[in-house]
Amino acid sequence: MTAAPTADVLRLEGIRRSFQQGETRLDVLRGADLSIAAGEIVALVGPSGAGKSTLLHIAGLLERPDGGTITVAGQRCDGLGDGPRTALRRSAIGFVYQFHHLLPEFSAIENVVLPQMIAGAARPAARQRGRDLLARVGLAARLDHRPAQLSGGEQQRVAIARALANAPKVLIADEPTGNLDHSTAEAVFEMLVEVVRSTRVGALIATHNLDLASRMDRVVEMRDGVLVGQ
Ligand SMILES: Nc1ncnc2c1ncn2[C@@H]1O[C@H](COP(=O)(O)OP(=O)(O)OP(=O)(O)O)[C@@H](O)[C@H]1O
Repeated sequence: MTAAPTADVLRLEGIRRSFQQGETRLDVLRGADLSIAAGEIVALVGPSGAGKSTLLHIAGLLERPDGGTITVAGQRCDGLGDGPRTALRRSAIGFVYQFHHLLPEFSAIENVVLPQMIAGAARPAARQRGRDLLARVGLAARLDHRPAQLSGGEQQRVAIARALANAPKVLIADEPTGNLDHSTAEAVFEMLVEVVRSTRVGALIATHNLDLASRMDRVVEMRDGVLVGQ
């Protein structure tokens, strides 16, 4: 697995985030810095409650930090209003979660077509891209199956294809194989690496699986609110 990183697709600098819990203030992120290049896969590890999901939400433009700067695909995000932020999130960032969150009434391909149509794509082009992406994740023969007709690993493959539907620059994943048995997790992980490499997306993947983490390009650990080991 050799990456040939070029420009950074994601840059976080001095990210701070606190939560008020009753009388106490919890300083979860205390100045977290991270850069990810195109085609690079970075593992985010750390104990439960360390702030990994909080960081992913901020990096994915789902939440705003209390301080610090975020640059996605070369665009500074901290000064953006809600509308442009949402537009940038939809076009530049893909998400994969531990549970697939596919729409149960829609087929595999429709789950991949829908985000493209929301982003303004024409239906034939979206269908073609959906077919290509599902073939890439090994599901060319499962296009018209609904999520309930697919195995857990196949559902997660559709979720990965959906995350890449709008050709994002950044892929954010929170325990993407956490709900799968060992051999299925291995297969899905290998496929994820493959599509990250071939699409040149930069990936930030939170995981408790240290074996998988060690096979990514870099491991960063959330410790006392900052990222270490870059
Ligand atoms: N909206 C919120 N309001 C109050 N506290 C919060 C909120 N979101 C997160 N926290 C707290 O911030 C800390 C970090 O939570 P976070 O979910 O980011 O950790 P994590 O590293 O992802 O944990 P896990 O590995 O268990 O998923 C926790 O103590 C959590 O209770």
